[in-house]
Amino acid sequence: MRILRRPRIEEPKVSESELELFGGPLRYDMGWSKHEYARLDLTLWGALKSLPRLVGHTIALAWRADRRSLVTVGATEVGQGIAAALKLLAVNAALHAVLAAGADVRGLRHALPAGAVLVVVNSVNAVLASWSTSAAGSLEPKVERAASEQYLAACERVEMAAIEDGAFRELIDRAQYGANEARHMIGSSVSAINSVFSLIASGGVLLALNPVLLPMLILIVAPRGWGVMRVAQQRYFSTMTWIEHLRASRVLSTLLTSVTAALEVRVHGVGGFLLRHFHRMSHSAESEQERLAKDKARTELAASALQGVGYLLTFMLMIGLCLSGHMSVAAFGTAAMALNSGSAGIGALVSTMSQLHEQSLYVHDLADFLVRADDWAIPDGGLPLPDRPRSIRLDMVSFRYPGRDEPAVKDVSFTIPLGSVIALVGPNGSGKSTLVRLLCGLHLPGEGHIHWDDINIAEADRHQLFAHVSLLTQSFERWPFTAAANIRIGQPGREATDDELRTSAAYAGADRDIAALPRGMNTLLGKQFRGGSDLSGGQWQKIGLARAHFRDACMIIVDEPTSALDPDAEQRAFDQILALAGPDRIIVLVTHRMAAVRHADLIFVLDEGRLIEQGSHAELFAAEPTSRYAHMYRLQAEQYEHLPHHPVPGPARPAVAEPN
Ligand SMILES: Nc1ncnc2c1ncn2[C@@H]1O[C@H](COP(=O)(O)OP(=O)(O)OP(=O)(O)O)[C@@H](O)[C@H]1O
Repeated sequence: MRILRRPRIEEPKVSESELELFGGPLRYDMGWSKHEYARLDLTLWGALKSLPRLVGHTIALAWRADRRSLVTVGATEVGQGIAAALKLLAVNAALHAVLAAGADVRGLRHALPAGAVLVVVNSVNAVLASWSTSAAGSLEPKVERAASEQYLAACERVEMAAIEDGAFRELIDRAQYGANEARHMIGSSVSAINSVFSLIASGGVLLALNPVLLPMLILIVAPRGWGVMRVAQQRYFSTMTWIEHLRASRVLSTLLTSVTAALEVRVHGVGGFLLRHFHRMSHSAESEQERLAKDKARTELAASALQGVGYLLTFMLMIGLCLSGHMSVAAFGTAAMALNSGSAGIGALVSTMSQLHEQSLYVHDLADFLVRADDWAIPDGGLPLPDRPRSIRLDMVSFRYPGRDEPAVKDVSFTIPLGSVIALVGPNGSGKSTLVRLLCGLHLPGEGHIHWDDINIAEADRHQLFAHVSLLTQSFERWPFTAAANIRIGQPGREATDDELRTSAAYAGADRDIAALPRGMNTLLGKQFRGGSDLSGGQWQKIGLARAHFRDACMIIVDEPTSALDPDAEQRAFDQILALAGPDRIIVLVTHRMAAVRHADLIFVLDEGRLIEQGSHAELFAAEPTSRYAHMYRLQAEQYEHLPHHPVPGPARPAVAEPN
């Protein structure tokens, strides 16, 4: 029987300006709402049926995390179940003795053994309960850790394309809750097992007293089960319907507190703007909470009324059984207790089941993510690459980003000999950074091949390829670690002496900037932490360059490494990069500063993803006036040449009237 139907829940009311703020309609039909379909199966019976599978899944996870604690939890829970049954039997015996004694108070001593058993069983039960709590407490964080490590390791392993894939990103976001929910599933599973045992105990005692009492137990607990499930389902549907709204509110609060947004929040007065939106969105979310609370109150009232009817019918039946001589008065008392604890047990079980089911949806997301991440994983192994390839050769390489019609790189062929400095130039969006990603092995060509000597990198050990590359991109990471760690992270696995780090810092011209920091190399570069400091954009770029130097790889790729540097530092940085060139290195330089390109051995000019020119500076200039490179070079050079003849005009001074 399907007890529950999907409740009617109104979608959040979002104003036009909120839609505009988040780039269009909030995506109610995406992501989290996937769970809605799972929840449609959440009937009382369906949830009970899924209990063994859900608990089994959690047990398997816990078994891998900490067997000893798991066995302890299991044994103590079984012990508590037996204790519950023994308690009811002892109560039954005590009642028999008390009723048999009648007016003879001396007869009450026959109740003493049962009383003693009750005391002992209660004490043992208390010890078992605290033992179980302690073992579950140590098991939960281990399960969370194991699941989190699985999740993070899978994130780290996947292809770049996966990280940029919208659907996969969504899965990453959803799966992050799985580890936490796996932890909670331990507690819920323990509660579920506990409820099942106490239910078996109560059911067993009722069966022994009079089999007809068992269906009455179900009659009493069914309304409560219905109520709990309905409330849970309402809450779940509401969460799923409102999830994007909640996320958007969270984004607003994150922006209001973030370090990077702090400047504009203050100077541009964005704070008040964001606060107003936050207020409006929170306000509409509050009304949904209010609706849920009212619905819950109504449901619980109806469930209690129905449960009362169930109790009434059961007691009438029990009185009838007593009057007809089918049940003793002592059995009546014991049955009343068993019905009470049984109904509490089922109530707890149903509520735990709804929690377990909800938690399992998130854990299922995590499992789903792990499978997908495996499909997207950068493969281990492959052909070994030469430590120092004589050349890197591109043959008709094309690459198109998913979701884009035009390829970012189209039919590009060239050869980079070992020991050379090459430069990639071209207008914005011409494919330079994409080509860099292909050279690093972050993406594999869609068509064509890249060979290191005679090894096709599509068949090579990609991890080995990464190990041969030192990459300094436009958006290199500013790790919130110390200055020393920010350089050392160029080779995270290598122990480095202070001297080595200082050499790299000096190479990049960052030594003086680091020396000026409050704790030198040991200064934490992250304003979000207490005691943290920060650097200017240009100083950060020098740190990035020091990191690339410390990595000491055979192919050094620098993509716009000097955009934030002052002219002196820029000149010096280019000199330093070129100084890294050697017979066993390849330097790939991507920049719009044409003056820096002049000294490259080979210059490759890209336009709309195609290679349109290649050669040395002199060769490309020899092709004037058709050379695109020469045109770009002259255009930039002219800006400087004109300066002395055309001084930058100053602001016009307002006419100031002389005071009389
Ligand atoms: N991650 C991405 N996903 C989808 N398209 C991308 C991505 N990165 C770049 N593109 C597109 O690929 C094309 C080439 O971009 P690329 O970043 O390689 O150019 P670029 O020459 O490095 O540009 P710039 O000089 O502005 O840095 C552009 O049309 C760009 O919009």
